[in-house]
Amino acid sequence: MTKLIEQAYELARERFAAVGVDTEQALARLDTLPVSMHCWQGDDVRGFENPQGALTGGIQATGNYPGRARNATELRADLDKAMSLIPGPKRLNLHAIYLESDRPVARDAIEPQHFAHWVEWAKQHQLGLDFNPTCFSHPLSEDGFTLAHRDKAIRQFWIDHCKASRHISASFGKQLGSPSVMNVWVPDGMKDLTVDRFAPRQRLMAALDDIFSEKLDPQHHLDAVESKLFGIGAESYTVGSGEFCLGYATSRQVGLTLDAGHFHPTEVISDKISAAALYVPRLLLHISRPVRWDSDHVVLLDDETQAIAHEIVRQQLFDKVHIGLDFFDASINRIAAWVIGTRNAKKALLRALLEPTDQLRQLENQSDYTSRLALLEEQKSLPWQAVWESWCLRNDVPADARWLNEVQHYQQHILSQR
Ligand SMILES: C[C@H](O)[C@H](O)[C@@H](O)C(=O)CO
Ligand SMILES: [Mn+2]
Repeated sequence: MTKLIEQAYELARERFAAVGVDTEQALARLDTLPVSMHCWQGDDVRGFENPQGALTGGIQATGNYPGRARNATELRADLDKAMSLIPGPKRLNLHAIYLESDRPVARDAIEPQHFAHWVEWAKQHQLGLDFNPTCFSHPLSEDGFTLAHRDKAIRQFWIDHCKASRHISASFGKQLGSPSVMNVWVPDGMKDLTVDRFAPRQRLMAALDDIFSEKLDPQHHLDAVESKLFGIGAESYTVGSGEFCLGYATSRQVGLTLDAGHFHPTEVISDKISAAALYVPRLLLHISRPVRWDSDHVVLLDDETQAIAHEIVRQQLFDKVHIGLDFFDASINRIAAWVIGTRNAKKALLRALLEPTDQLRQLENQSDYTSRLALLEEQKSLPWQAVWESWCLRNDVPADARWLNEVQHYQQHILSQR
């Protein structure tokens, strides 16, 4: 098998060279692009603060596949298995509810020490960590409002939670030598007709200003805000809408998070990247797959995932875009979900890196749209898969679907015992 992959790679290398693409250069670039895997696929967004509590905030993990991680040790073991099947650089994206503590800790009192095991694990695996305050699944978010709450005390609780989260995020960056991107997403919104759409947005703006007022070293910590169109139970009005967050990130020069499931069904984030990149210092992507709604299905190697990768590569946004994932499917093996989605995001990046972009851009600039379309379609069937398999081999991970055997073995011996 190894020999076949090597032979196929040599042929593919020549084939790509013939269209002016250096496969080694493409792989060298791919080696610099970490994908931040989200911890919450492993346990259906429950976390370890109150795993028996309901998932609220208008998001839902549907399904009841056996073997969900029940504690941080299990979750790390599952991540180890998933990461061993995914080539190239990776990061881990943690939510605040994934803290570890012997006794209950209020969200506004969380500290770096509650994430010490995660940092230790990340060091062992040479991973960067990213972070998120958790502004949902909590009694003080039950009426659908957090940072935009009209009750000052409740609002302050969530402000303090986000401030504490920034310190944890910065501690990750400091200890691991790579900035942690902290994404603020709040579920705040209304189920039905909303008379005052302005005041909650004023309150959210002021709350975010307060949260971000302490300057933290960008070598350790970077801020981002995530917009949304609607959530379950917040169908009519979302405070942190697309326009709100784009305006906020632009005016405050913080990162903007674009989640593929957070816009109208015919809108795509691939088309937003080049527009937003003009105005915001950085983008955080939550690559996801909406099916009719923000359903957070596992990422496919589909047109939109490919288009997102093309935008990063064609515009050379490598330093400006942080690539993260956001899906949670509880109806299939959760480790397989991570592996499928992350491998697909990386395959899309590789295919984009193997595109003869300069030639295509030249055709476009010459208004030769016929040749542009012809070449775009022809290059889809160039042997990118041989390059992918060679890269998997170099990274000591299964090149083809045989990774599934390992997941099935793990299910039989580990997950089935839970
Ligand atoms: C759990 C995540 O923070 C959450 O999915 C958020 O990023 C989101 O996309 C909410 O719809
Ligand atoms: Mn998201």
